[in-house]
Amino acid sequence: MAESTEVRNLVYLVTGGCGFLGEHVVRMLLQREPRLSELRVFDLHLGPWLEELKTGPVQVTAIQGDVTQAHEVAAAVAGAHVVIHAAGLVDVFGRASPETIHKVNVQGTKNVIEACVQTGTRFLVYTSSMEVVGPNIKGHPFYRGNEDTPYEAVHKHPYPCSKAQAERLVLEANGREVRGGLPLVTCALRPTGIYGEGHQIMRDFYHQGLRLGGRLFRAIPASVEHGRVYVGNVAWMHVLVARELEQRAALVGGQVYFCYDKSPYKSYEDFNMEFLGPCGLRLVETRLLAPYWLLMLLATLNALLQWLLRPLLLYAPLLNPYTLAVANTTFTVSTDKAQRHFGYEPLFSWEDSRTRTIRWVQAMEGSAQ
Ligand SMILES: NC(=O)C1=CN([C@@H]2O[C@H](COP(=O)(O)OP(=O)(O)OC[C@H]3O[C@@H](n4cnc5c(N)ncnc54)[C@H](O)[C@@H]3O)[C@@H](O)[C@H]2O)C=CC1
Ligand SMILES: C[C@H](CCCC(C)(C)O)[C@H]1CC[C@H]2[C@@H]3[C@H](O)CC4=CC(=O)CC[C@]4(C)[C@H]3CC[C@]12C
Repeated sequence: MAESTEVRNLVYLVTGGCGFLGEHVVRMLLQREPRLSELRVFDLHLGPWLEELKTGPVQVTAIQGDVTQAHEVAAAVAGAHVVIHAAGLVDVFGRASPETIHKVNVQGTKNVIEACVQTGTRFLVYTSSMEVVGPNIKGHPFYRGNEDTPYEAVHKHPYPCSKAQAERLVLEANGREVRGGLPLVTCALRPTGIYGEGHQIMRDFYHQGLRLGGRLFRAIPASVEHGRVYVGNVAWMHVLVARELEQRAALVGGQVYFCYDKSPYKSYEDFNMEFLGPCGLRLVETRLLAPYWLLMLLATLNALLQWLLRPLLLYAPLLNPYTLAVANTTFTVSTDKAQRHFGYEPLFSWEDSRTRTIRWVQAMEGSAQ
């Protein structure tokens, strides 16, 4: 909890502060940043839960705004000491157009950087993604790699392309002179697949399992590892690195860090079963029924249907050629860079992360528990 002896004089801004990760960052800052005096929460859609945070010692300012609008961003950034830029359009299902994804993720990030430069904000943390590295379009495995592991990062899909471009902009902006003459200090955090309370895709899988009579069908071989990290630990990394940007500017500025914790290495589906299993679902083995070529055929059919139906309705199922390729390619990280550079240790053990996530699934509406 915050220690009351510290002087509260820092203003933080969290963009995308009402999203899945953003909400955890906001709550973590309130609990773990004792120097915070004002917390600005900027989002296109503000959550009603923000109201309950307004009674504490920190001034919580909710700002409904759009990162693609430079003037709205500049107004929110002015006077902030630190910006955590987590807003983004997370879409690998074809819900938004490539132009919209680019506008929010790339132009939105440009706006945040320029706002820092114009208004004199010196510290910027960007929520990047493992997707800026891979899996690449060739399906090369990235097996327990770190920030220096060589990998051919080649993207075609609008989401990873936009995250990679935005991350580059943030890192290039490190050292730029901001208003007042001091240098901007930036860094990028790259979470793998985040899980935990509020995770929409976990919700979707759970409800799909209930609809199918308590069963989910294995589509991905158990041998394919997919990196996962608990949302509370990702939030904690953001809080910690934001705090250290000033003290360790020379070391941390311009750096990238994978987000990691002690979550086990498993396939995407087996990992989900760590939570969905105790909530009454079981994973049915279907390798003989659904070989990879058949899944790819279904995924391609889904993509075709999406294109054909687009004038009439939005058809955006979880399975498409891109999601199948990501889920079916090993991508896991093993690193201690964040620990070495800014003393990060996961705040939540694997057991805690698992228990918290299971409790959240069990409390869901329509839960079988
Ligand atoms: N969910 C995951 O597994 C991973 C997410 N990330 C990154 O983490 C960040 C947060 O992602 P999530 O919390 O999962 O997604 P989310 O969709 O729950 O949160 C994103 C937030 O950004 C806001 N937003 C979107 N467009 C905006 C705009 N034009 N102006 C202002 N706010 C806008 C949304 O309203 C939402 O509250 C994103 O930048 C994403 O790329 C990175 C790695 C993994
Ligand atoms: C939806 C996928 C799982 C369904 C596969 C099926 C239909 C065969 O069962 C998800 C598998 C991997 C996920 C992505 C991954 O965790 C990396 C990500 C990082 C981000 O920055 C954003 C989200 C995502 C792209 C994530 C999206 C869902 C998966 C593709």
